[in-house]
Amino acid sequence: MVVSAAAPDGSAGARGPDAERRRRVAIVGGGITGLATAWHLRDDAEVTVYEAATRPGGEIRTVEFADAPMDVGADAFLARHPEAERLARALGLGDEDLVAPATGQVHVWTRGRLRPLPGGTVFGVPTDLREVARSGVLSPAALARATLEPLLPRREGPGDRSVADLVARRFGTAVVDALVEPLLGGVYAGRADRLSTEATVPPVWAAATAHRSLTRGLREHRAGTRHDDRPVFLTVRGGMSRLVTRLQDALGGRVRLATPVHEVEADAAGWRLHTENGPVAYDEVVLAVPPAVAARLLVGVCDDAARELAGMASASVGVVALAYDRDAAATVPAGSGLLVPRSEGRLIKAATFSSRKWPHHGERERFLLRASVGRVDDASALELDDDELADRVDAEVRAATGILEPAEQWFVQRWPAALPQYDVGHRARVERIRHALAARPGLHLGGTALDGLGIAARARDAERLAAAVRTR
Ligand SMILES: CC1=C(CCC(=O)O)c2cc3nc(cc4[nH]c(cc5[nH]c(cc1n2)c(C)c5CCC(=O)O)c(CCC(=O)O)c4C)C(CCC(=O)O)=C3C
Repeated sequence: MVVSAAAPDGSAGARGPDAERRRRVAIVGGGITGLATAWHLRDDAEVTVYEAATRPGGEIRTVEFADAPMDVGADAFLARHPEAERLARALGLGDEDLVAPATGQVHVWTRGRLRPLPGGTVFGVPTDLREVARSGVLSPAALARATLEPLLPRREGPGDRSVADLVARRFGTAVVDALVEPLLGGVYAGRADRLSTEATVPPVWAAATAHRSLTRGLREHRAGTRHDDRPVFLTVRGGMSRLVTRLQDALGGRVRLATPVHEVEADAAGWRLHTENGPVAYDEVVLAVPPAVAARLLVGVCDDAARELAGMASASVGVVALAYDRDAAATVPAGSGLLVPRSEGRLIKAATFSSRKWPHHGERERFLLRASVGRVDDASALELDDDELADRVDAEVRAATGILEPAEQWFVQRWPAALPQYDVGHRARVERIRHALAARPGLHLGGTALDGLGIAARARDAERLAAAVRTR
């Protein structure tokens, strides 16, 4: 269990003189982190969630598309770690609601066609070069270079470095371009030559620091991880927003929508929150907002943390949902989706074959697919209007998969500044932020800025935040 990050001074467990009075807790941000934190605290404190948008859920959104619910935000959560599934089950979702992918085979659209992502990689870093050879994702020359990895001398000095730097030095740049960057492109929409190895691929970092050869180190890591037949991912039948709706229903009037927080201010007794309805006093404040929003609210309250957060870049991305005639889409290969290396110069960076990946979508009348666009250093796709974006995404999807007819329906969802970049030095930055915030007891920071994207990381964060509030 994670200990309270807000009380490293040893004050954890201490109670004020008025411990009997229920503490008033403001949670800024009605995404999954804020809502789940509020839900954990609902019986222990008087909680209020402030959400600027008219709709809760942040980066979770389910829309009606081609006659049924379709996720146009997060479409799955990692089930490898227990927190997200624990939250879903605590909210009453059961085996019939939690659905595992029908297939996990990912393809890479590279060197002219779709090729299976080789098995046995850790976020694209190979542990078995025979599998990489069989997949055809590398040219013979690139493959020959990669096979040298176990023989190379150790050259890692101390200190974090970019994923591209570390992996290219060991395996050659083609492994970065064809395997690692496409996976990181899905998760962060970032650049492998900027993203932190330590923060974005911890097992790779651990292997690099403990072993001479990455191949050997990662093989050991894989041998040590769970290999049962439990699924890596789960989704919610009927859409991920059912998680949000259940949280919102349980919290009732404690969730204030369309209520942006303009300012957080320290006062003698605790904190004051300013909204358009005037100031309200709280004992504890949890910021569960994106880094730029947290930075703005922390100016004047914790300038050091504000400065660090303002220094984080975020990628804007878009998801385009497409519905095809079922027969025309028979050419789509078996598999959950495809990733596109940046070096291919395409608009789409990834696509999920929703009707192949999820059994309940497979039963639908049309074939459903979702593609994603947008990278931290390239927002050109998002400058297109919806019609043109959908047209061009549709054309690329058909070029990759061989679908015979244009999409019959589409839906464009834009996610501005949605994915923070954990660049080189991220862990050290997080330490500096935590250190700065430790001088502001009662002020807690969560959300995607610090320790993980994705619903599983957010659910873990909510548990940590609730524990930090409870034990102060
Ligand atoms: C924002 C986003 C997109 C873009 C939006 C979109 O295009 O929809 C995307 C696309 C995709 N991601 C894909 C595949 C994978 N994503 C992974 C892991 C993760 N992705 C994440 C986020 C995203 N992912 C996150 C937060 C994690 C967990 C990281 C961690 O905390 O560890 C893993 C590793 C699992 C493991 O750990 O083994 C795989 C294999 C595929 C292929 C086909 C498919 O299956 O849909 C596609 C299109």
